Amino acid sequence: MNINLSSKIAVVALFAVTSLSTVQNSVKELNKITSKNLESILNNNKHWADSGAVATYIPELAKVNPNKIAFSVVKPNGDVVNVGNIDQKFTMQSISKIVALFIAVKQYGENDFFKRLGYYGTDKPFNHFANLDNGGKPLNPMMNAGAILTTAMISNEGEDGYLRIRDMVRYITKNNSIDYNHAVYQSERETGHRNRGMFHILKNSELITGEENKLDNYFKQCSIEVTAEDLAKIGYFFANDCVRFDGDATYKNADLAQLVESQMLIAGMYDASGVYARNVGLPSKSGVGGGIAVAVPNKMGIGVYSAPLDAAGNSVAGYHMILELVKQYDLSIF
Ligand SMILES: NC(=O)CC[C@H](N)C(=O)O
Repeated sequence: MNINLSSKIAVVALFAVTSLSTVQNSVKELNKITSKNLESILNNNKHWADSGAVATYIPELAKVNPNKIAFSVVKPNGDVVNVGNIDQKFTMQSISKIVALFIAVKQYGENDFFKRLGYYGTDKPFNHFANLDNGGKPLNPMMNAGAILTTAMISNEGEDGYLRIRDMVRYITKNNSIDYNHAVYQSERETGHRNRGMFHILKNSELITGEENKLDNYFKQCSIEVTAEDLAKIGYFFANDCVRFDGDATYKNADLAQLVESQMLIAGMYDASGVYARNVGLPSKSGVGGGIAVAVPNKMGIGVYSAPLDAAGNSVAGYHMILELVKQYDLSIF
């Protein structure tokens, strides 16, 4: 071997070893996160809740306590660290859409699923009709239109589509008490005229067939109650090739995890997704209940809760807690 080539190989090998050990170091660092670390981040950022407003367009959501706040991580080794109002339950809302997407793509395959909707990012709010008029496909499965279609695609009779989503959330969180909040569901069902409008436009363009029980499944999935810890476990699942926090690999699927993470990155925070990707740089999904689930690829999951929202419908204090953790541990994927 000539000297030039062997020195090139040495440089490449050194680079590979260095980047591997950087990853191992950061995993070691993350495994050392304690409740003290999270508590100081929570205390530094809880005041941000004052600058947001709880969602009121679903009347039942207007009743939640704006001062409850929780912060949870599932570390690379699967251990959970929780601080704040860790027992506080809230509704998943749009965070349920990533679980529905996972189920639908498993059922249809990616190509067939995306024949009916797009991979697009958005400059539009979550409940925008976008290009639905004139028979256009929903922009992506993260905004309401695409999510309503996704759930309709995995629904047949009665509440079967909702039950599939609930059971998957139960599996990922290993929490069999997970159920939906009936009062929030009724409230969404009674006031969800925009969502009902989207459902019927999608029927008109023959992207959806069947009855309104399929839309009810969407309202039910949005009303599933979780804690910040449950969200951290969902983040962990998609961050780690769909392997559960306790190592159970029943659903292991790196490709599907990548697909879900890519949708979270480009549309999970709606029209704020671009600026969020710039600042946080992690696949994340918010819900108007005040939760955000974050996947730190190949590492860990983060779950936050604080009900007051910014203009895009994302938890304000939740965002700031995530941002401080990301900066402290250099977690952005970029
Ligand atoms: N962004 C959200 O969390 C929206 C979900 C809510 N259930 C709706 O359909 O309007």
